[in-house]
Amino acid sequence: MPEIASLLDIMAEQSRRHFEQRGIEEPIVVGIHTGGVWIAEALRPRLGYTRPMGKLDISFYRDDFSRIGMHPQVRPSELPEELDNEHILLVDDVLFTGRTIRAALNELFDYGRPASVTLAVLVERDGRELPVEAAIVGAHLELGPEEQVKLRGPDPLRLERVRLEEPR
Ligand SMILES: O=P(O)(O)OC[C@H]1O[C@H](OP(=O)(O)OP(=O)(O)O)[C@H](O)[C@@H]1O
Repeated sequence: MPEIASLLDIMAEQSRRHFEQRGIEEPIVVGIHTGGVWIAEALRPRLGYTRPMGKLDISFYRDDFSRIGMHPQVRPSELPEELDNEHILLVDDVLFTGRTIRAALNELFDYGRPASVTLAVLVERDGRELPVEAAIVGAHLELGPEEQVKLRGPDPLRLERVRLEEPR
């Protein structure tokens, strides 16, 4: 599994270029609980960002909520009050089917209407079920259909290859 620090460096470089090209000084960084928040927290200092960060818990917004039930810990989302016309850097650890990001976008738009949302992920893998792609990607991993990758942490952050509990 790749080193987290080098993936974060790659993400920081891609983010810098992405926002510079668009003339955006500092987007609001929003991490998706739990792994996405860890990655967002590690990415912000690399970019020198100082605006308060947002945290999203999308448990209630998942389309398979009734199947997976309540997460052991549902944390409230914390977002800056005003998202209207803001540029958002949405951060997650793993991009797989795309359903988490669909849910995160729904929740974000319940808070306001951002000017743009850019998706950054530590790792992506094949298996998209929705038209969701990340602009900023630490690494693409080749995994078998019964494999998944999990971010463990927070101290230290590390990637682990695990077996999918059940096919999605
Ligand atoms: O693109 P998707 O198919 O939605 O998969 C990606 C999501 O899956 C993982 O979360 P998981 O549901 O395993 O919960 P966790 O964050 O508590 O590990 C990961 O942290 C992503 O948020």
